[in-house]
Amino acid sequence: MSARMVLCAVRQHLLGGSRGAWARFLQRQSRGCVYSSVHGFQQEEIREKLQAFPGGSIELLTQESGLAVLTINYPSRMNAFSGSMMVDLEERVSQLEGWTDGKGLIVQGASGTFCSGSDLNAVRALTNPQDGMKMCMFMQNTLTRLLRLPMISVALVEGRALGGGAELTTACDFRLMAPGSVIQFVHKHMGLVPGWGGAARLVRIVGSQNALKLLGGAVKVDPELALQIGLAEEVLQGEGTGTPLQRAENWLSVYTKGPAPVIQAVKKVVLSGRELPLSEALRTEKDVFGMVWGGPANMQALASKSKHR
Ligand SMILES: CCC(=O)SCCNC(=O)CCNC(=O)[C@H](O)C(C)(C)COP(=O)(O)OP(=O)(O)OC[C@H]1O[C@@H](n2cnc3c(N)ncnc32)[C@H](O)[C@@H]1OP(=O)(O)O
Repeated sequence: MSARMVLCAVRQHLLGGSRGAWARFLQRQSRGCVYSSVHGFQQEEIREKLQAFPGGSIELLTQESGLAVLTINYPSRMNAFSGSMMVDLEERVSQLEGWTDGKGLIVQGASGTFCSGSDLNAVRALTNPQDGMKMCMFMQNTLTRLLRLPMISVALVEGRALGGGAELTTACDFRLMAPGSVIQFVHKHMGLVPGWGGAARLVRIVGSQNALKLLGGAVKVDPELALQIGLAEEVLQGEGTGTPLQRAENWLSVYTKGPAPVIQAVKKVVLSGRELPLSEALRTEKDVFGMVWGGPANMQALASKSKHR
């Protein structure tokens, strides 16, 4: 949990009422970071190490519509993750955690390809087990926080999503694939397994049988197979109907139409249902319900006597 989120939660707690419920929810969410000093994880130490491998950037564009676009940007290395990009990503996720107007997020790669995993030049310099573990914990924390953002997220896959790039797609709520694109967990070919949380999330998305096939066979998942096994939600067809990003924005806008507090509440109840034991998920649902009940959108809907024919 970023310092900004802690401050926000504390402030809202002090304001009391249903906002106290929000603070409690945030506190529960703050377990969002999988690793802390209790697990021997020192964020500053690994940040410093990662910064020694610069190159590329992670760009964040937030729009008034409540939609943001996060771009993995290192085209000369097929958008591989340098060390400094891992640090950048953590900072962008912190920014998004504090974005009160956020409703939707699209994660894309620059220049028509998604991401070719970790930068092999950095990986070669960090092959000792201690550094590998630290990088793994850092990326698991960041991608877990990305998935838990209070907004609906989509990975827009063009070109290739390989290794860590494939893992990144699983840290979004949905995956949309452009024709000809591929998601491939190439880890086996590298003598590895996913370490950024990609295996655990993949099992939840496609089931353990399919996950075993994709990881065990390092299968090239094209859009057709991705649709068939539920890895992708849709193939972005339709030349002449805008860029893939515009098509992804159109797709997402169906689910982000409406006031930010309501969309964020939708994400929170689904997230808690997905991640928490049932009784805890039910209590969280009650807390989130308490935040929208009698709120501006609820009062407006009641006043307009809306019908849902
Ligand atoms: C978490 C675990 C992990 O993520 S392990 C990393 C898994 N990823 C990989 O092994 C990807 C290795 N790269 C490839 O297979 C190919 O470069 C792919 C992505 C298929 C692109 O092939 P192709 O279109 O022929 O282009 P190319 O090979 O000439 O690549 C262009 C330049 O980009 C670079 N590049 C690519 N991927 C990475 C990477 N992961 N780390 C560092 N550099 C990468 C290539 O080396 C190449 O650079 P250069 O032009 O030779 O200087």
